[in-house]
Amino acid sequence: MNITFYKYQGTGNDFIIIDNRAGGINLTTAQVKKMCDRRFGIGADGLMLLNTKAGYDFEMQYYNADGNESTMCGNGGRCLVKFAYHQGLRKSTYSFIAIDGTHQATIDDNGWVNLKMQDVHGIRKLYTDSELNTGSPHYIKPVTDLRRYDVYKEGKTIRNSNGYKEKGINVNFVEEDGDDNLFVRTYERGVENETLSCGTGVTAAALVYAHNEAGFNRIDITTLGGKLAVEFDKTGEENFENIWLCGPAEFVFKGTIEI
Ligand SMILES: N[C@@H](CCC[C@H](N)C(=O)O)C(=O)O
Repeated sequence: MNITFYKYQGTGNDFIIIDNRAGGINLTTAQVKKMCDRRFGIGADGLMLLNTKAGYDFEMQYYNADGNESTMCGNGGRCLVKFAYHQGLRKSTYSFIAIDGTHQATIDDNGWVNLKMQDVHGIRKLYTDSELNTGSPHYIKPVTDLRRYDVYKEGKTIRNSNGYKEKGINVNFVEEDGDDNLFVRTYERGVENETLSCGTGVTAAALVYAHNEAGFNRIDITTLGGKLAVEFDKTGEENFENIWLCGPAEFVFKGTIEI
């Protein structure tokens, strides 16, 4: 069977997108894993299906590069909105459903895609580290000299430690880069490697590092793949609402693959 696919990236977090609005595409774990393989396939951190869903502009179905369907992907969601736009779905505000619930999204004149994330209530403190869920589970670790930090080794160790080994966790290493600016590098579960950027990860980091104790915050984030911003209202010690993940999302190439 030949499948037409589209490759998109959001700050270097790259995805295969397949338009499944006509239905009929059911991919096995092995097929997704092979398509995402950077040597034997197309190569990507994840794969998404654009499905139809009554009452929504579309449904997002997300798979990690290991072939398993996973939890929310922020950069993926932003890329899927840009894909929907390129397919002719033009809206001032998009409304779609993903595994963690409903999301709104807008596209700026400069092409940035802004994605509304679920409210977050609760951060688990682990000494200087933190754990929270922004649609996907994240571990946040403050470090120094992050550019030279061994993200693969340290991320893999935490992801496979007791308590996380079975379900996995995404591990984000964070360095403050002036007021309301963070540099974040992420070891991603399901990719089992460092990716160039992780949307739900930078969102989690931004919430942990909020400087304004009450009300509006905007945190600008540098990743290895580019710049993102996270805006939100801090409504309580561990409560965050109106969370928006903002950044670029670009088409890379299109092709067909036999699976
Ligand atoms: N790249 C992501 C997160 C994708 C999901 C993650 N690998 C997991 O399994 O939790 C993002 O941009 O949020």
